[in-house]
This record gives sequence, C-alpha cells and structure tokens, in this order.
Amino acid sequence: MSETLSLSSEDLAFLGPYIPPSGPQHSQEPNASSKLPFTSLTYACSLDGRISLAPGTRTALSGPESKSLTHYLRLHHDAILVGVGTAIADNPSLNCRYPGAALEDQPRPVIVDPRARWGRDGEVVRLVGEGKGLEPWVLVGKGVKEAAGLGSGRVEVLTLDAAMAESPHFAWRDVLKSLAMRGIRSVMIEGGASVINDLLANERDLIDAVIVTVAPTWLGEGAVAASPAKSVAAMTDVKWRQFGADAVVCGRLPK
Ligand SMILES: NC(=O)C1=CN([C@@H]2O[C@H](COP(=O)(O)OP(=O)(O)OC[C@H]3O[C@@H](n4cnc5c(N)ncnc54)[C@H](O)[C@@H]3O)[C@@H](O)[C@H]2O)C=CC1
Ligand SMILES: Nc1nc(O)c(N)c(N[C@@H]2O[C@H](COP(=O)(O)O)[C@@H](O)[C@H]2O)n1
Repeated sequence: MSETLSLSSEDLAFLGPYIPPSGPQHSQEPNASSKLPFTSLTYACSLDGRISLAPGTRTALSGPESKSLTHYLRLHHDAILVGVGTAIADNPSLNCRYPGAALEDQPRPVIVDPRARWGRDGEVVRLVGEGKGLEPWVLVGKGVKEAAGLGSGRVEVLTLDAAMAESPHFAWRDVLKSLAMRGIRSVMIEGGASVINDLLANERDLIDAVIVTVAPTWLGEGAVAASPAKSVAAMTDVKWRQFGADAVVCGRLPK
C-alpha cells in the first residue's frame, strides 16, 4: 500500500508534539467515548494561501516529502474528514499509503455531506473493494431522502441534526461527538476551503493541532483560499521545518 517515502527520525521528532497522544487506534465500538476526539486541522496551501487552482479542481501542492508527512499523519489518526465539496472535486482515496501501512492501520474516511450529494462510485469506495481502505462514513442530515441510495454496503450513512439555514449546517461539536461515540479518538480534518474557514473562524476551541504545508508557489486570484472570514489570533507552540521544497508549519490555536 506504500506510495510514499519514510520520514527521517528528525522529521518524526519535529512532528511528535502535534501527533494525537496515543497513536493509531481502531476500537470502533459504539458509545466507546463521550470525550471529543483529538482534532488536527491539516492542509496544503500556496504562498498566497490558496488550496486549489479553482473551485471544484484538484491541485497537487505538496511535494513528495510533505506528501509523506500527510500519510504519516493519516497513519496516526483514527479518521480523516473532508467536506463533500472536496469528495466531489478530488475523488480522493483518503487512505494511508505510508510505508508499512496495512489494512488494520487505515484511518476511517468521513465525508460531511448533509444533503447526500456524494455518489457511490468514487475512488474511496473502490479502495474498500480492493482492501486498501476502510468503508467511508457519510454524515447526512436527518430525514434527507437522497441518503437512502447511499447504503451500498461500502458506505455507511450516519445521520445528524442539521441547522436549516440557507444550507444545512452541522454543529462541529456534534460531528466530533458522533465520531467519538463510534470509537474515533483522533480525527484529521483535511478540508476543503469551507470546512477550514468555518473551523478557523468559529470553532478554534475544537482544534488541538494545526499542520499546514506551504508550497513555494502562487495560485493567484481565481484560486480557492484558506482564509477565514475574520482574523484569527496567532498560533502558539509554533514550529516549522522544511520537507523537500515545502515549509511545514505546526502550531496550536489559542483557546
Ligand atoms: N490543498 C489541500 O490541502 C486541500 C484542498 N482542497 C480543495 O478544496 C476544494 C473544496 O473546497 P470547498 O468547495 O469549500 O468544499 P468542502 O470540501 O469544504 O465542502 C463543502 C461542503 O461540505 C459541507 N459542509 C462543510 N461544513 C459543514 C458543516 N459544518 N455542516 C454541514 N455540512 C458542511 C457542505 O455541504 C458544504 O457545501 C477542492 O478544490 C479541493 O481540491 C480540499 C482539501 C485539502
Ligand atoms: N496534503 C495535501 N497536499 C495537497 O497538495 C493536496 N492537494 C491535498 N489534498 C487533500 O488530500 C486529499 C487527496 O487524498 P488522496 O491522495 O486521494 O488520498 C484531497 O481530497 C484533499 O483532502 N493534501
């Protein structure tokens, strides 16, 4: 399953303080915990803070070394979470391809999809069939009838109450609580833009670690920005390290 390089012992020492405390865990018993999972926010951006060239486009920003870092982080989290915009735009694998990672090391892909827009034939589902990843959990709003078509056996639909504003919105605390109740003790939130911006602007308390890869390029004005609607106080416990051509910045958000 490996597609990436192993990180050096110096890389691992750098990342150590930002990794969930107890490493990979896969006890998925229901009601395992009422405690919120250790939550990491991690993504790659350009020097102008953009995460993809245009809405709905997949853009490779991380070089091979920082891509290895992402897979090392995936190895150390119980779940990876993305918004449905990312699931549709990127058709991602959302598995761990770090050297030595086996099926039992795989994180649980979680797709936040209140209106059940995501299809069933994506990459992440194909990998379940090939034994290279876990069945994704799709978080859908209660009573959304499109969800009925999703239970293909390779997807598990979880329902959650959504605030019905202009578009349905789950409270992030409820999302994390529902994952904790299913045995998830650490979750790596990868994006996309609306997820990152919402969490940074409104839910800093829920984030335990931030790990951002900065690629030495500019994507320009039409690109999708990781830029919260309001200013966010500077991170604390900040460290950075070069991974290939990229800078990786880690820190914590002041509570
Ligand atoms: N460079 C990087 O590291 C990454 C880049 N991306 C890029 O981001 C772009 C996608 O970003 P977006 O279009 O903003 O999509 P997104 O992935 O943030 O998904 C947005 C959708 O997710 C759902 N959602 C998000 N938060 C919710 C909440 N609290 N409650 C209920 N539903 C919620 C809504 O349906 C919303 O429309 C893609 O181009 C992708 O390539 C995505 C992840 C990482
Ligand atoms: N770390 C990182 N660097 C980039 O350059 C990226 N474009 C992303 N995107 C995120 O990774 C997902 C793709 O995962 P797979 O390789 O298909 O498993 C994508 O959906 C984004 O969440 N990340």
